[in-house]
Amino acid sequence: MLVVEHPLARARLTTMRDARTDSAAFRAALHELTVMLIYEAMRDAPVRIERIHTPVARTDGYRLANPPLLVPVLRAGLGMADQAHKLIPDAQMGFVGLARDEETLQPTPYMESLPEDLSDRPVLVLDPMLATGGSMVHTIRLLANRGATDVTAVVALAAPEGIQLLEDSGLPVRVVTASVDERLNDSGYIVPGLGDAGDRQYGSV
Ligand SMILES: O=P(O)(O)OC[C@H]1O[C@H](OP(=O)(O)OP(=O)(O)O)[C@H](O)[C@@H]1O
Ligand SMILES: O=c1cc[nH]c(=O)[nH]1
Ligand SMILES: [Mg+2]
Repeated sequence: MLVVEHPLARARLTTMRDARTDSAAFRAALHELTVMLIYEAMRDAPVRIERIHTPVARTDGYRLANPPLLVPVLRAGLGMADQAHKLIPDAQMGFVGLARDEETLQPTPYMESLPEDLSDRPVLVLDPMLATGGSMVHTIRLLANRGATDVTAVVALAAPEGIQLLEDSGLPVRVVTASVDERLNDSGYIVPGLGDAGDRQYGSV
């Protein structure tokens, strides 16, 4: 697990946590935080070297050897998708749609659009929130069933309970987050958290 504790990341997360932050400012802070999280998540990605000409000389250039598949988890993960794609323009994108049942806290799937074969492809799952971990485990199972073995969950905030569930699942996943918060409350919300990441971006449904 990687916790990105850069001061600029902390400042964006603080804006997102603040109950006074409106939807537009929340989305803007999530966009900027996503850039930092993806940047760190890709730090050790393999590169291939290609010879290029600058206006002055020949030199080695670097490209991603194997661009990842990006998988935003709808709705809230949509707020991370464009920024991740801007940083990794040659990435392909798949989509998973889940809504957590607020009584049982189980994810209800409503959308799935993923390539058939994910063997030998790194995957970045984008979702601001890792709470009970049920939504992330469901998503990574879908990916693992298609052969994915190199999965990174990129989340703004994680609860210890969700991290534990991911570990216990035995699924191949690394977590990159800006914070591991204290706990979940009785309603399954992260404390101190930031509320409902989908509602804060797009309004309540
Ligand atoms: O770890 P969990 O307990 O599964 O909770 C996390 C999930 O809850 C939120 O989505 P939500 O179900 O609220 O849907 P939304 O994005 O449409 O608001 C969040 O974006 C995660 O997908
Ligand atoms: O705190 C939480 C927990 C789950 N989903 C959210 O959007 N927020
Ligand atoms: Mg929600």
